[in-house]
This record gives sequence, structure tokens and C-alpha cells, in this order.
Amino acid sequence: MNKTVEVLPDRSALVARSLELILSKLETAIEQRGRFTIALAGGSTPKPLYEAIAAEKLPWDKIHVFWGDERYVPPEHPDSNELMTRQAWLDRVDIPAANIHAIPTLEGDPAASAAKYEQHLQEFFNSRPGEFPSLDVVLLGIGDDAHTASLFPHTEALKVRDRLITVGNKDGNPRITFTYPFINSARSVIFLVTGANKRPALAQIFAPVADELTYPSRLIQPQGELWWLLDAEAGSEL
Ligand SMILES: O=C1O[C@H](COP(=O)(O)O)[C@@H](O)[C@H](O)[C@H]1O
Repeated sequence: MNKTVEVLPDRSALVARSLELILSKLETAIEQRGRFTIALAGGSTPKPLYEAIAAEKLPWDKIHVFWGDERYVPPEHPDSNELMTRQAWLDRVDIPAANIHAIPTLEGDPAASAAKYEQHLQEFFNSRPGEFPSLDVVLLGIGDDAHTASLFPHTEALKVRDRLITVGNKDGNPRITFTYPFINSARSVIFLVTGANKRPALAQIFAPVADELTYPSRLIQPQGELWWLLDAEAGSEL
């Protein structure tokens, strides 16, 4: 693993740097493999980045968008990560509908939805059960409790090592999430973190020793590159 930590002066510098990094990964991926695959984070932090990506002129037909986690709500629900991304980015550009690989949430059974998304990923990557395909970029955030994607402290999802997708649990509410081994198979994992409220979580994530079940972001140790892009409010005490 190749780990890089960058502390940017403010949120707009973080957006500019993350955009630059993603565009460089995109260029390499398209040059080498003819397409770029990215899994997106939800929450509030990445929204300005998605707006910045939408303003770029890009080969949209070669870009495939997935999500690392989703709330178990219909796609038009205000809490939906897909809805936020469509409004900030995907509805503003000419990306083919077939390149938007949203997490299904209408099955009425989160386990069935997780299995359906896993099957979709296996078909897309032409991989077999038990294999972990590599996305070019997995974008992640962290919560104040050090969760990432929908891998919450002391939940069953943290024990799943043989699947790409599983069911997360946020205070008793189901979510659909990438498993940590699938995240770790990415070519590049990029964390975006802003705000002083994330400092205590970051201190535990970066500590030499701490419990991974209590601080799930510690489980993210990709085989490829690991990037931590922090604004000064979040990263000043590291
Ligand atoms: O619940 C979630 O939160 C994290 C962090 O969100 P933020 O609002 O602090 O940026 C996010 O990465 C995850 O995708 C989302 O479902």
C-alpha cells in the first residue's frame, strides 16, 4: 500500500485537489483500460466535488459510476446518496444511463438488494463469486464515529470478508454497503474529510494502535494507493 496524507488549507482547496487527482486517475484508466470506474461516497463532504466534476468536459461514455454505500430508501428520497449525486453531477452531464450503476433499494429486503448489486458488479467486471474486482477509484468519507461507507462500529458488516456487498446497520436502519475487502481491492482509495468535528475520529484512525471494530476506517488498507485529503480544520492536529 502506498499511503499519502495531504492537509489542504480549506474546503475549496480540497475540492480542487481531489478533482485534480480524480482527473489524473481517469486519464490513466482510460488510456490503459479504455474506461474509468469510480465508486462514490454520500454525505455532505463530496457534493462540491461532484459539482466541479460536472463542470468538466469529459468522455462521459467511458466513465462508469457506482456507489460505495446507500441508505435503504427509494432513489427520489431526500436521504438518497444517488439523488444527491444526480442533482450535483449526473443530471448535468451527458453520461449514458447504462453507465450509472445505482444501488438497488426497492426490493423490500436489504439482503436481496445487496445480493442484486453484487451480481450486477460481478457481471460488469466479469468476475466470479469470491473474486474481488478492482475499481479505479473508491471515494470515501468518514463519520464522527470513524465509520466509512456504511461500515459502522461493532456491526455485522465489519465481519463480512467473502462478499463485495453487504447490509450495513445505522442505529437499527439498514443500509447497503461495499465490504471492506472489496474497498481494499481498489486501485486507489481517496478519503475526503473536512471539519473540526472529524478530528477525534481521525486521531483514532491514525493512531499506531486502536480497535478496528470501534474505528472501522482503520480496516481500509487497499492493495493500491490510499489517499487522505483533509482540510486544515480536520487535519491540523495530525
Ligand atoms: O453516512 C454517511 O456518512 C459518511 C460521511 O458523511 P459526511 O456528511 O460527514 O460527509 C459518508 O461517507 C457515507 O457515504 C454516508 O452514507
